[in-house]
Amino acid sequence: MAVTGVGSPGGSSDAAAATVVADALGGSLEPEPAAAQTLFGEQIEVVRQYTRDLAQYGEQLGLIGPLELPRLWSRHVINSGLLAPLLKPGRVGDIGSGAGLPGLVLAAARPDVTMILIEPMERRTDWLRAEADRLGLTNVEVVRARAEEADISPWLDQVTARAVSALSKLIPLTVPLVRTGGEVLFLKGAKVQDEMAAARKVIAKHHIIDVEILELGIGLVDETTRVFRATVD
Ligand SMILES: C[S@@+](CC[C@H](N)C(=O)[O-])C[C@H]1O[C@@H](n2cnc3c(N)ncnc32)[C@H](O)[C@@H]1O
Repeated sequence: MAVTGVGSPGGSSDAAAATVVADALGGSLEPEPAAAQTLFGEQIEVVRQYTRDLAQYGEQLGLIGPLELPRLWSRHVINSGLLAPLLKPGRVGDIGSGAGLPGLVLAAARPDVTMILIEPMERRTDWLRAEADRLGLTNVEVVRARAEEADISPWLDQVTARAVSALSKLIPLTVPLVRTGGEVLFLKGAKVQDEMAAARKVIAKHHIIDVEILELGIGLVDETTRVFRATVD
């Protein structure tokens, strides 16, 4: 499906525009949490625009489910943005970006990082390219490929992934794309410890070290998130 006509509402990029979209959506879009301004700082307007676009067109384009609007900010946008402080200037791949979570949110939050969004589905890569253009993000490259088939050069400094697969599958997909000394950063749910236990042999085989689980968002948001972080040896 072409992603045409998903324009911004003419430069009104503040809370008023969000209200217009919320009204058009029957008031179902979650109001922006206070944490958003803290987290995104001077990049907040870009993130607001992305959230509005996703709210308005995401369901129609098959990017988000109908139940996501009341939790779009907290469950998805802020959850993704919590990774931003962990990125280092350089080339960061986001595997299975889908609607742009976390890839587009991170590109908006960190203009000093080049985000390479690796996603196999054409409908989604069309959206990612069009949305990056609309948001004026010049630090985004979109690669239509499965991670295991992606031809990425030079190697990435870091990779991110969210809701793509369990660690035992995700590690073999992603580690080969990362340079020695680079990092993998995976947003994970409450069962990350179980996933880690199941992936013990995979972790050893793929030579990743300094494995840790971080809890992000403490004191900032109600729904904290867990991140699996490791260094490629
Ligand atoms: C459940 S969606 C999650 C999308 C997004 N990361 C999010 O958190 O909303 C999983 C995404 O991973 C993509 N995907 C699945 N297998 C993949 C692979 N081997 N390499 C890259 N992307 C993959 C799918 O096309 C889909 O867009």
